[in-house]
Amino acid sequence: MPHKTLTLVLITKPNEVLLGYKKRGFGSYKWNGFGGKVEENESIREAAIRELKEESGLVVSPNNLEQVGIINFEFVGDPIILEVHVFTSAIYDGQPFETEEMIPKWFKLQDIPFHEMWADDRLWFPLLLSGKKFQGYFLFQGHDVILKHALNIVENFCNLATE
Ligand SMILES: CNc1ncnc2c1ncn2[C@@H]1O[C@H](COP(=O)(O)OP(=O)(O)OP(=O)(O)O)[C@@H](O)[C@H]1O
Repeated sequence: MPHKTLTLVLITKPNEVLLGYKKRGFGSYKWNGFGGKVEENESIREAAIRELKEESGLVVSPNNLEQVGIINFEFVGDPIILEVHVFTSAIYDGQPFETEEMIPKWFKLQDIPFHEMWADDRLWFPLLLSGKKFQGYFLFQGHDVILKHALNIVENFCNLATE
């Protein structure tokens, strides 16, 4: 199956998480972390940092970006698997500002708007917020219905391409 590698960064404070409201493109009108496609000639971590900067204005150094998850998404009728590499950081420079793609907003952990997010998020966010590492697979029908999923807490990622 062909893969497309993407990044997703969640910036955290002790009781809050920064989400962006996507104004256009894939996942538009949903709240999500910041991220996008890994380009040729860049590592996944470099892409995560670049996309975070482009979409929120925040700058994170590679050392402060912790990989916490890998999730594969399949959509019925689409042969391309999206391989999303999820990172967190509690250390960043700058203040988030609205960009062409995203409107950033801090959410208290008890107020995360799961009803306006990808359906998978409510399953793995609790793992991320409790400091667990995880690997998952979700099969979507359309953009709202999960037909099948698997989600496991892991110690390390069994994927050689995590750096
Ligand atoms: C299906 N369930 C899902 N659950 C949670 N997050 C999901 C997701 N599916 C994709 N994502 C994330 O959504 C962003 C899309 O990025 P996307 O706009 O396609 O990338 P990029 O900015 O490179 O695109 P353009 O430059 O506009 O083409 C990217 O962070 C990716 O990790």
